[in-house]
Amino acid sequence: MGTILEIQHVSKFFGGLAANSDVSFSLEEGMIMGLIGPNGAGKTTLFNCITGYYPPSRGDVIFKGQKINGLEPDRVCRLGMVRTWQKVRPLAKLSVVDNVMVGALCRTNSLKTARELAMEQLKVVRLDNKPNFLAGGLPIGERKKLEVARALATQPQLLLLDEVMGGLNPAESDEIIQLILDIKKRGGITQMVIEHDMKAIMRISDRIVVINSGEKLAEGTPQEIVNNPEVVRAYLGDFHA
Ligand SMILES: Nc1ncnc2c1ncn2[C@@H]1O[C@H](COP(=O)(O)OP(=O)(O)OP(=O)(O)O)[C@@H](O)[C@H]1O
Repeated sequence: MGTILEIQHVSKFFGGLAANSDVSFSLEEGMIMGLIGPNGAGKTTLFNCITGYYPPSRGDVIFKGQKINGLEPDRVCRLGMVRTWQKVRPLAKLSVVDNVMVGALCRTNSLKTARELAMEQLKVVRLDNKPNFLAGGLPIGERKKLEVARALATQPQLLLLDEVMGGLNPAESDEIIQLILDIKKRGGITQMVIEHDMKAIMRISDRIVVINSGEKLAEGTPQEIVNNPEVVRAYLGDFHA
C-alpha cells in the first residue's frame, strides 16, 4: 500500500482570513480518513483546495505522486479523485439514472456504457429500484445516496465525502455508514470523510485529522484522538467514544 494523497503545507486565504493555514498530512491507499473540527474550521475549504475548486494560496497537493494544485476539478476527476457536496444539488429535472450518468460520462462518451455504469452504482447505493424517478422528488436520505452514486460512477480511486450524513435520521445515517464500510471492503477506493457525527466518524475512520481555526490540531487513530487533551478542550468537550 502506498501513499495516494499528500497535503503539503496548504494554506488558503480569503482576504485577511486564513481558512487553511499550513496544513500537512498524507493518506495511505485503502484507508478511511476522518476530517473533523468545529463549524468554520476550514474542512470544506480544504476539500475545495484538494479537488481543484480553489487553488491553494500556498503549499502543494500531490495525488498519486503528481502535483495537482491549479488543475480544474474535471481534470482532477479524470485522474481519479472526486468529491460530494455538503448541500446536495441533484439535477432536479433529470431522472435518478441520468444524474448518475453525468458522473459516468467522465469515463466514457457512450451513453449506453454510461447508463450501465450508472445502474451498477445505483445498485451499490440501493437506489436501483428508482432509476426513472425525478431526482428533485427524492427525500434527503436518497438524495445523499444519489450524490454518492454519481461520485462512484466517475470510478474514483479517492472519494471525498462532505457531510453525507448531515440532516439524516439515525437509520439513514446507519445505511450510509454501512455503504462507506462496504466501499472500503470492496477495495480500490480510498475515502476521506468530513462528518460532525462523532460516533459515526469514530466507527468508520482508520485515522482522523482534526482542524481548528484553519490549522491542523491533531492527527491519529480514533482512540488517540478521543484521548488527546487538546482535541477534547478545543472540540470534543465531554464526548467519549
Ligand atoms: N469563498 C469564501 N470566501 C470567503 N470566506 C470563505 C469562503 N469559503 C469559506 N470561507 C470562510 O473560511 C472559513 C472556513 O470555512 P469552511 O466552510 O471551510 O469551514 P468548515 O470547517 O467546512 O465549516 P462547517 O463545519 O460549518 O461546514 C470560514 O470562516 C468561512 O466563512
